Amino acid sequence: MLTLDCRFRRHGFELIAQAEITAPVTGICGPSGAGKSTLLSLIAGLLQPSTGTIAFDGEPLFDAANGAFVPAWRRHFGLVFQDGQLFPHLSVHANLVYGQRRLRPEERRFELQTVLDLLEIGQLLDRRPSQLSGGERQRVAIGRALLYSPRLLLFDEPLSSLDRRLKAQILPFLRRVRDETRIPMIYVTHAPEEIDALGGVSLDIDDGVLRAR
Ligand SMILES: Nc1ncnc2c1ncn2[C@@H]1O[C@H](COP(=O)(O)OP(=O)(O)OP(=O)(O)O)[C@@H](O)[C@H]1O
Repeated sequence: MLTLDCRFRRHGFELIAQAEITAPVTGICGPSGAGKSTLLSLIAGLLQPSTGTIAFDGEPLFDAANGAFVPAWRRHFGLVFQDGQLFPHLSVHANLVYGQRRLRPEERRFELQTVLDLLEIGQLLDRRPSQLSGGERQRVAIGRALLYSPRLLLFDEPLSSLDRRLKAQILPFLRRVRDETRIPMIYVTHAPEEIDALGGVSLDIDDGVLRAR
């Protein structure tokens, strides 16, 4: 699925990523500053490696040898961040369909109603993000990513701003997304137990070096 063989340098920090990511859920674990978010940005196409290659299902996303670089918006990957990062001035409904509206009808994999049912957020459509609980906000962020019909879902510490009770509430939704959409997930976290709860395999990153556990 995702083949990484690249390096990235920035202000004295170097990230070295050599991995073949094939599992339905892959966790990226490591301490603060290890390079987890940087790695996710490289996969998403928000940053460009300095050297090497990145490929998805055999399609080159980056190749330093010939200057190939597929920008983030053409990768069709869904991103979910720590605090949801919903558009504060838009309703939940407008947030949800934001990416979907930019797709051609034949590219749309999910109906809005399917995603509302999956994440149990149908009653929130008219609210603004400021009127949602932390857990609701994350479910809307997951829904927005799904409606973009991604080939891959990238999560950057999606539960770390939630307390234990809310984390325990969201994890079953993530399992549902895993089972019902079968979209592969890459999941950055400080908390290996979240990867275990999702039945994922883990890769460790430490001081910029990614390795299998
Ligand atoms: N925009 C930036 N400009 C320069 N250096 C950065 C930038 N963002 C991160 N770094 C540096 O890159 C390195 C890796 O940071 P990164 O955010 O990828 O780590 P992380 O593992 O995600 O950390 P955390 O768990 O704290 O989010 C760190 O040394 C960090 O200081």
